[in-house]
Amino acid sequence: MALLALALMASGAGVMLLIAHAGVADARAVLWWAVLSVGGLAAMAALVRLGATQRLADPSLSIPQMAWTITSGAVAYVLAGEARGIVPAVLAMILFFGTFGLSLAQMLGVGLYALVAFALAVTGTARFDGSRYGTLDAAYAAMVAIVLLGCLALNLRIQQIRARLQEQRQELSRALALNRELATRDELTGLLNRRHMLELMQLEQRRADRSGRNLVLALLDIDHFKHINDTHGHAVGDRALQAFAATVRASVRNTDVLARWGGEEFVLMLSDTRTDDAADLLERVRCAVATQALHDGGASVCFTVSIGLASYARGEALEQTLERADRALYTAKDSGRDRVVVATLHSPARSLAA
Ligand SMILES: Nc1nc2c(ncn2[C@@H]2O[C@H](COP(=O)(O)OP(=O)(O)OP(=O)(O)O)[C@@H](O)[C@H]2O)c(=O)[nH]1
Repeated sequence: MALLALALMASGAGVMLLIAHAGVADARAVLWWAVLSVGGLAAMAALVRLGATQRLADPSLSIPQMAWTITSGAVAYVLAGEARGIVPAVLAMILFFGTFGLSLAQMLGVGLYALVAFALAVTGTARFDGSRYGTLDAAYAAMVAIVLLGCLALNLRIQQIRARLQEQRQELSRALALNRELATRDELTGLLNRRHMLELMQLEQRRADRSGRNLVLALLDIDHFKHINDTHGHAVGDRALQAFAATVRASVRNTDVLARWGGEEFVLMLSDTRTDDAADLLERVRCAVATQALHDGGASVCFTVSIGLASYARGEALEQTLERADRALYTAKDSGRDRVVVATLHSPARSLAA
């Protein structure tokens, strides 16, 4: 905007110099006017370009530039003599471009200032060249008023478009946030989903490879979940999954990561945890699940969980760790469910009695 206003002002100054050359206006006065008008705007444009206005409330100096332009236009109106009719046209163009950078309140302020400045200019003209306030001056004043009204209407429209754009931007960022949430979370339980968990596990695997710290993966599967669905209905089954997720989350540290692996199966990742400590923790999880009850009308719904856990062996693929945890889980199921089984690297899985 600063450079555009400067270019328009320079063109206006050129026109004024031509008028002076034609002998209609005082050449000396017009020259001074041109230097001050263009110089003032050039100084402001330079300040904006150099970043010297960054800390101001109006860093692009829109208001001072508009005020300067209007003042300069009003003075030009007085100086241009009989050719003053062209001043409102040049001013209209500058005001029109200025409209884009101003708020409605600022535009109203600028408009009011322009009205006062031109009222003074019209009065000044009558004194300066001895002419009386005539019909032509009334027409020029009317043109300035029309231009200002047009700029106000345009500004209003711009504000509406900006508000709509802002709304659309907010809607878009809300949709993106929801998208991100859906891409990483399981909608029912609010836990991480399988895809995101796999990414986190790979990250943790790299950390374990580097640090040599123990990394434990556990598979948790609710026992006879189909029976809950069949007896109490799918909605109670869903509530059971939510309650299970909440119970497990409440039993582990917030640095441990729990994810829904699919259906009624969950994965818990315990980093920097010894296998024995993990087994103790999961035993506590098993007990917490076994003692919780869900209410379905008058009936209470209880369920248990079988857990298989395996420690990551440095250099192996995560799939291998998960496979060992899965085998341990199935040992737990085969041995009567409601128990924790620890997978060992080579020997058969070790079961903790329920
Ligand atoms: N309500 C509900 N049920 C689900 C959801 N996802 C999977 N299920 C059900 O979970 C049940 C899993 O049944 P099975 O794989 O036979 O396992 P189970 O009955 O728990 O038996 P075991 O694992 O052997 O103890 C199926 O009936 C699925 O329909 C879910 O999001 N909501």
